[in-house]
Amino acid sequence: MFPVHRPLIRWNARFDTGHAQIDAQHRELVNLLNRFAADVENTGSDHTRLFTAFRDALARHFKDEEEALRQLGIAPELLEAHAVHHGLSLELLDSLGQQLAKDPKEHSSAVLAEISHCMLVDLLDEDRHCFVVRSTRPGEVASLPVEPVLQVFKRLVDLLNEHHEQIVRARDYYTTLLDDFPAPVCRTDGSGRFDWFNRTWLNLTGMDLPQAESQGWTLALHGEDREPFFSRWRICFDRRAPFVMDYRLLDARGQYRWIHHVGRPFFDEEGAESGGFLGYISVCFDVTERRQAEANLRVSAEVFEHAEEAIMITDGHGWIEAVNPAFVKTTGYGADEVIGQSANLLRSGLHDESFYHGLWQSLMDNGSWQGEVMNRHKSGEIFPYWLSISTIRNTEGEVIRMVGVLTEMSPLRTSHRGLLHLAHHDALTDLPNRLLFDARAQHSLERCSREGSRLAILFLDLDNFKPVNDRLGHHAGDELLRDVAGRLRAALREEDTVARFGGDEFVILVERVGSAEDAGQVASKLLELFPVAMDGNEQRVAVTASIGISLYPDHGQELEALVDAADKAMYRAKEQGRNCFHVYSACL
Ligand SMILES: Nc1nc2c(ncn2[C@@H]2O[C@H](COP(=O)(O)OP(=O)(O)OP(=O)(O)O)[C@@H](O)[C@H]2O)c(=O)[nH]1
Repeated sequence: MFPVHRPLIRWNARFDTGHAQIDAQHRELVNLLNRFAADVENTGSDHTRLFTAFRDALARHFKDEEEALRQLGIAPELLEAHAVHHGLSLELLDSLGQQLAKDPKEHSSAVLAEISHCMLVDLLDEDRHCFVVRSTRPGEVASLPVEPVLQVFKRLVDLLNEHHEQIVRARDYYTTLLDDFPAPVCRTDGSGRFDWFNRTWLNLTGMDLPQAESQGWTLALHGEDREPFFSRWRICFDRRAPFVMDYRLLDARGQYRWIHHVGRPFFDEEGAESGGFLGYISVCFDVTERRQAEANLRVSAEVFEHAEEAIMITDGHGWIEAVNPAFVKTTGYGADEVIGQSANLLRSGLHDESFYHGLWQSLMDNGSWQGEVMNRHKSGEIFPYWLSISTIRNTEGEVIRMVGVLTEMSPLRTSHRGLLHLAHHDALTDLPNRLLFDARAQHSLERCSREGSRLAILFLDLDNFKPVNDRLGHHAGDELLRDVAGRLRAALREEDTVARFGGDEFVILVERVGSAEDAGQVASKLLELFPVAMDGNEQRVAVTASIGISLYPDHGQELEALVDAADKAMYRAKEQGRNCFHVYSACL
């Protein structure tokens, strides 16, 4: 490569024709050529502009030169030949100019070579011949500037060699790149004949190039996939359309692999519009594992959907991500109610923290846990289940999923379930009894403590219930208690718990209470359910209720303290004349 500051053609006195105008124009043309050469050399961005300047100056020069020659009295046929030569030179330059405009970098060296040749041979030499040789005396020979011309040609040859080397290097680079490309790649020619396969493709199939070439490789196609492959290939090939095909291909070990084959047509520089179709280049992806995984997934999805066992999938922290229809049936919760919730939602409150700690420890140590567990149905009822939990870990060993399978207990267990229900419910009203109330309330208190929210406990005692028994009989009293239970249950939200503690005492757990006023509003609503009247033995007795309210965390942290506070407040309501509510305060 020659240095940038050195002009491609240095003006030489021997270039002089002795014609002032012609020499001035030659100098300008040499100067423009040198600037163009420097821009090419420096991979500048001014190729097109400098080339156009050269071409325009040359056209002007040709015109002036023809006029000068005419004045010199040159023979008309020689003048004509000169003009034709000029025209051809300009035509050549215009076609070079078009190539340059398309891709200046690609064509600049070739253009430079052409116009250098034109400059040195057609202009400097030819013109000198016209103006100098014609004016020399017989026997005097004008000498050509051989040395500078040779130097320029040497530089041009170096330049061309260097470009050739770059092209060879680029070809080797892309061939290696495609050969070692991690996916199988193949190519067809314009007739659709497969004429090249990269090394990865050959390694996959165990074929060599001659075996694979043409349609030889299709012998490795699975019998069932051959016809669909060819018909699709024909359709796409006829339309010169891109194709995507999936088929099984016999690999080097004699096993079929699922191939996802993606191909694109490619065209010459003129492009698709001018019909310059050259063939297809295509890449194959081995998707065997993915297809197997998808098939396994479909089986798993079927099992998940149709299993009789309730299945729950959580993330690594126990947040529910998916449940199956059996889960919905077993627990009473709809999928949309539990997805995104903690699996703790199912806790009955009957197991202490050490039970869950042991479960968690086993999951972390052994990857699984199984055992009997008491879970709470959406209705609030508690049922025994056999629970199996397995963990799924990622490649780093982190638990990313947990799969819990809940199996309802055997018939023996089912009768146990009945007993369990009895143990947790009041036989007269079927409301939760104190045991179940305590379990739920404990659960709610833990949640409130976590969330920093509030709950209220309403202690409701009927006023003047004793006369009902006394006047109408115990049976009527029972009936009234059941009636009150039903009314209370219907008036409250499903998430609230109404329990009967015994006698005419009902205790209500009101979840998510914002303030004492909110709790007061609930109490007022309940008081509106009264008086509940009973008729019997030609007598009519009506009862009202008194309600005491305590709030977590305002009036206590522990359940016992809160129930006690609500009880005290209820007595204050009785003292205040009954049929009203009172909110606990420390002075009680
Ligand atoms: N029918 C019926 N009565 C019950 C039951 N359990 C308790 N009792 C009666 O309920 C009454 C409750 O007594 P109190 O609360 O002191 O009577 P009260 O008339 O409501 O008095 P105040 O609460 O002061 O208004 C007693 O007479 C109990 O015998 C039951 O299961 N069925």
